Order: sequence, then C-alpha cells, then structure tokens
Amino acid sequence: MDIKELREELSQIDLELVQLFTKRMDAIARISKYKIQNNFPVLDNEREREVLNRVAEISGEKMETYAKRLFNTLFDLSKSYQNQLLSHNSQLAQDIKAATCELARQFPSKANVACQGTEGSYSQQACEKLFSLPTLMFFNDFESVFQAVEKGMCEYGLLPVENSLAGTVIAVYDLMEKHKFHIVRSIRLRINHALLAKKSVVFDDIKEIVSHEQAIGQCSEFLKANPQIKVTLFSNTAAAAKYVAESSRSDLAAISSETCAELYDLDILTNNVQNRDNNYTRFICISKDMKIYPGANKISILLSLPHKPGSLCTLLSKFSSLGLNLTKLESRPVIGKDFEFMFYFDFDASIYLTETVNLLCELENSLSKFIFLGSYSEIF
Ligand SMILES: O=C(O)C(=O)C[C@]1(C(=O)O)C=C[C@@H](O)C=C1
Repeated sequence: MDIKELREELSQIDLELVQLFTKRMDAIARISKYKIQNNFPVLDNEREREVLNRVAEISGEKMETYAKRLFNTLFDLSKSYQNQLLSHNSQLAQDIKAATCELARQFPSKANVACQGTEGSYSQQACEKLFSLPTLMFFNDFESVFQAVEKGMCEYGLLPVENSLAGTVIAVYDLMEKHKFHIVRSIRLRINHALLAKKSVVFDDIKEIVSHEQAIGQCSEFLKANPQIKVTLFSNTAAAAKYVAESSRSDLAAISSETCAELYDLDILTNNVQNRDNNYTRFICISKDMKIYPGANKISILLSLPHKPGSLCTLLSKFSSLGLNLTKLESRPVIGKDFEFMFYFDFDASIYLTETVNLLCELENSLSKFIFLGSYSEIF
C-alpha cells in the first residue's frame, strides 16, 4: 500500500472517531443535566478509575499506556464541557457580565488613591500618570494599601508588582491571597535612579547609601563597583531621600528619583545608576469591587492546584487550546502548609468573549481555590 491508501484507511477511522466522540459528548451533556439537577459534582475519581481499568483490559498490554492517556484527555474534555454547561448558572459569569455592561463609563480622572511610601515615591509618579487629578493617601506598607481599599477608605490603591531588572515584588504577591480586591488597570513606569545627597556633598564623601530593597537590586552593579560604601535598606526610595535631607550627615546618600531631588532639595551626584536603561516597574491599580473598564485585554487569576502529576500541564493546555498568551506565571508557597503552592497567572485575553468566561468558570468549578483578580488594560 502507498501512503495515499494508508491515509485513506486512517481518514475512515478518524471519521468514526469523530462520530463516536460527538456521540460521547452528547451523552456527557445528559450526564451533566442529571448532575446539575441532583447537585452531583462534575469530578468523579472513582468512576474515572473504573473506566481506566476497563480501558486497560480491553486495549491490551501493548496499547494500555496510550489508551489510558487518550481516556485521561477525554475525561478532561468532558469535564471542561460539563463546567461550561454549568457556567450558565455561575455567579462569576454573572458578575463579569454585570461589570462589563455597567462600566460603559470611562476610567476616572479624579480619585482617592492609596499608595505605599511618601511624597515623591515612584508609586506617586505611576498614580499621576494613571489619574489626572488623584488625591493621594500614603501608607507605610503594602498591606495598609490593600486594607485602605478593602475598608473603603480609598477607592483605588496602587502597588508595584514587578520590575524588569529586579523581578517580582514578592511581598505584594504574598498579600494578594489575604485580601479581597480587583485589578482595574496596570501601568508600566520607566525608572531612572539617581544618587542623591545634600548640597555641597561630593561622591568621595559618601560612606553609606540608603534605599529600598528593589532599587538596591536594580543598582547592584553600581554598588558592587563601590564596595567601600555601606548599603542600608529603607522602606521606600522617597522616604530614603527625605531621610538624607533631614539628616545632618555629609557622608550619606540615597538612591532615589530626580523628582525627589527637587522635592527634598538634594543634589544629584550621579544619574542613571541602575544596571540597565530599560528599567521598568509594573504597578497594579486595585479597587474593592469588580470594575471592568472598556478595552480590558488582560486577565489575572490566582489558584491552587492539586498535588497530582500533570495538574499544571493540564491547566496550561487549556490556555494553549484557546490560543491565550500567558504573560506571567508566579508560584508562591501557601503560608502554613508544607509544599503547597498558589499560582498567579496573567494572560492576554478578551473578557468579552464567551469562551474566556467559560474557561474562568471551568477553573472556578474544578479547582479547590480559584480567585478571579480582574480584567484590565495596561498603560505604558
Ligand atoms: O460518569 C460521570 O460522572 C461523568 O461525568 C463522565 C466522566 C467521563 O468522561 O467518563 C467525566 C468526569 C468524571 O470525573 C467521570 C467520568
């Protein structure tokens, strides 16, 4: 037989497979209806084991592994389909629909915004880029920003989540699980760090530099090249500049911004002390309620996965089959639990598409922990 004839045989088999597959999915729809009416869960591990044992027996030793893989895929597809059928009644689908319909309104220009740090901070710069008329409230730590939004003290909050040179702001990710909030926008801010000191101080006088951990990480090469200078961590780059301005010492400098040099009447000893010029920090803007503004094209979710081989792979394949591009995947240990992890995903997707909402509902129905963090657009 030549390849053409061999393929004809295969095409006939494929046809029968597709017919049987659609027949199986129709049967699944009937099972789903029964499960909804009788409040049965979609997943039935015992039934899956039973089916797999039977499949192994029928397929024989040579094909057993392949047949089991095929049936595990069939279970995944049938559970996806059942979760999709369930999503019509899902609270999440209704909330998303309400948030997208209700907010034909534009992103506000005026708002009360909670920021970490003090006057002149990078959070403030990001905030002023995001809102034309913000009223800022400064807090000492990230947790207080989450709390101010959660308690309704501020309508919005701004938090740094990652930097192109120093990576993820882990402290913010660790707080996400503890607080109720929604991401309504994200913003990328170009960061140029400068070395600031009091007027008349020269670089050779400097014995100590103060700054935030992230800024210190972003300027590691400059600091390594000057090992004689002691480095001290500070809660915020703007607070570090303020500290230098208020100190009487002439051997102290801060890694901070040009804005802070002006604000705190300091001199710039050296400009652009970060390792690379393409230094960007991404901030998220959060609110208490789910608000989805027109143009939203990114989605963030938080979830935990069962300790089972292939569970992350199965999840990733769902994104891949919808052609969705993952832009961030971060895993963090669950505090108080041994080796259990929370996963944070950012991906590009339109919340206005039914297939996206179906995927979110499917994840919510099938995972023990799933939080929809929001759908939003990013400002550059
Ligand atoms: O039998 C069921 O309860 C089904 O939902 C069908 C099915 C399957 O595809 O065979 C799907 C999910 C369950 O975990 C077990 C089996």
